[in-house]
Amino acid sequence: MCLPGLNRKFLQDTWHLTREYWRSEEKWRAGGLLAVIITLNLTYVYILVLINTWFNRFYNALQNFDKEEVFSALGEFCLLAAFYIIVAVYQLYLRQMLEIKWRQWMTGKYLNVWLKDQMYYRLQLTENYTDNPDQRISEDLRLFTNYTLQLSLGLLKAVVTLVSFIAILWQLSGTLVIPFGNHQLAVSGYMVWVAIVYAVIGTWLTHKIGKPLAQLNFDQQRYEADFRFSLVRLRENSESIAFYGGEAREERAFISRFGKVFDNYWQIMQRQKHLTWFASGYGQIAIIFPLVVAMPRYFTKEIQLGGLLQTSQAFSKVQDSLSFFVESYSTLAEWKAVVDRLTGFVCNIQQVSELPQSSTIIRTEPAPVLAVNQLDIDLPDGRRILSGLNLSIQAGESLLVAGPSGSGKSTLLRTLSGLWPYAQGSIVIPEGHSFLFLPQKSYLPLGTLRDTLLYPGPKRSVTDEEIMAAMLLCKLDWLKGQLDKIEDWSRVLSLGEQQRIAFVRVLIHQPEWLFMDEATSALDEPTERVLYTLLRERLAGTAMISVGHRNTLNSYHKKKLTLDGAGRWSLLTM
Ligand SMILES: Nc1ncnc2c1ncn2[C@@H]1O[C@H](COP(=O)(O)OP(=O)(O)OP(=O)(O)O)[C@@H](O)[C@H]1O
Repeated sequence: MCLPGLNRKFLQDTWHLTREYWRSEEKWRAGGLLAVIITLNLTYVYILVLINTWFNRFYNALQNFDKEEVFSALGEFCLLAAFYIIVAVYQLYLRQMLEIKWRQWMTGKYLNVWLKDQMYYRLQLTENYTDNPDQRISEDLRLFTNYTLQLSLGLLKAVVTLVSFIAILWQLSGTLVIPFGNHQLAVSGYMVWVAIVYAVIGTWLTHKIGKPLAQLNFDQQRYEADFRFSLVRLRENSESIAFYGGEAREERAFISRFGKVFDNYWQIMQRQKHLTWFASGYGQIAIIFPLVVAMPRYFTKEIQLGGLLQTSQAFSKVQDSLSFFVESYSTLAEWKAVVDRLTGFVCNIQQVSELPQSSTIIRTEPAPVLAVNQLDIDLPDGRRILSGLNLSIQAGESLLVAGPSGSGKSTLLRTLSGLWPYAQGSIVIPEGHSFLFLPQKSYLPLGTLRDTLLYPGPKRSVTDEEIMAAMLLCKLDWLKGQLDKIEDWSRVLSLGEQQRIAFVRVLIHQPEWLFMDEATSALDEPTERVLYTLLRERLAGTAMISVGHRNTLNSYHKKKLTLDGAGRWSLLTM
């Protein structure tokens, strides 16, 4: 029987994902906790062994009508049961504690790597980028820590139980003598062999019948996630869909996706039915089978009633622990999938961090000038969109970047900000100066309006009066009573209002260098004029680099850089 994915590569990948935590600053605490959990696991098995021995004592006493012994055995059972309960509770409780601490550590580390050096942005620039990094961090890390502990501790418990109860069963079995023609065949520990054969046949049949379930359950999760995701997309794009009247098309898509959920579940049901037929039959036989097998020794009075019941219990424990692998079959398959996904994510991050960093061509100098020399910008597929750009902008100057759609205007801003890795040349920026980049669609985080206006957080303390004054200047004063209101502001505010929020941020942050990527595209021309005039009046020393299509922007800038998208460019002083 080949268990899912238990090959060398999988074990190596699992070890790579695991070792960091166990070598981290938390290693002593985690190691101590793990040692306690393992001790509790072993104690648990030991209590099972004691309970098994107790069966012998108790039923023998019953058979011999030994009242005193029966009551003494009952007292012993109460004690064993009390220990059993305590160990059962704490072994789970402490395992969950270790699991959440491990997950907390891994989540912190993955979040850090994902956010560092704009990895979350750069990840999507590679060709085979990891899908849903958010799911890797939220879901897969949870499953990874859970499965790793559950399966490794489960394996330990199964092995220790197996060894302990095989020893007990071996002792209880004695030697069975089978007449064989004129000879006699003496089989030592025959119950052990019977238990192994019984468990192997059972697990093999379970495996045969249940094998497709692992894949079916895996697919079910994927189909459920696809269905849920399509519903979320409708919620997120409700307005566009309503304008297009796309309900019928959306409904067809939902029904088709749910069809996959239904069909797959139907197959799971059929398979589960076969498995339940077998498992219930097998379970019922397991109650009586060990008794039947041990009965010859009972009738020859080699063992008493207690020995018979102890044998039956030991038999079922041996069989349970042998079934561990098959019962964990689908969990192992899911564990493998989780390890594969996380390893893919880690490799992807590694790949991206090896990409040339645009920030390596950026250096700082004390002069208040932004100087671009021989800058080439490419697309990820190697196509060149800008060739040999030379440019110099003094503090307080203004530059408009124009050109047809797709000619690389935004990509130039990305390169200047250090986000775009496919560039060569040199960019010198003034040392110690503050920079602010405004994208076309402002990001509005979830939270209060005040948090949104101050995003990503002010470098100095800002009073409400200051915020309200900036709101008034940007024609957002009607919102001033809602500074403490928590909302999904990107859903509530119009695109133009969201762009004006970005200008409030500019007035509050007062950057020395301001880069705007079509930051007024959703505004009417008079409002655009108000905002640019405001910038010129209030931030006279700020250099402004704007990207835009509108001719109205010409009058607010001194220089104009035009890109043609084929690599050529021209610079005009207006
Ligand atoms: N992440 C990316 N991966 C691959 N190609 C990209 C990526 N981002 C941008 N591009 C490509 O780079 C080219 C330039 O895009 P860019 O956004 O800079 O154009 P633009 O001049 O700002 O366009 P617009 O005026 O329409 O906003 C386009 O052909 C675009 O498809």
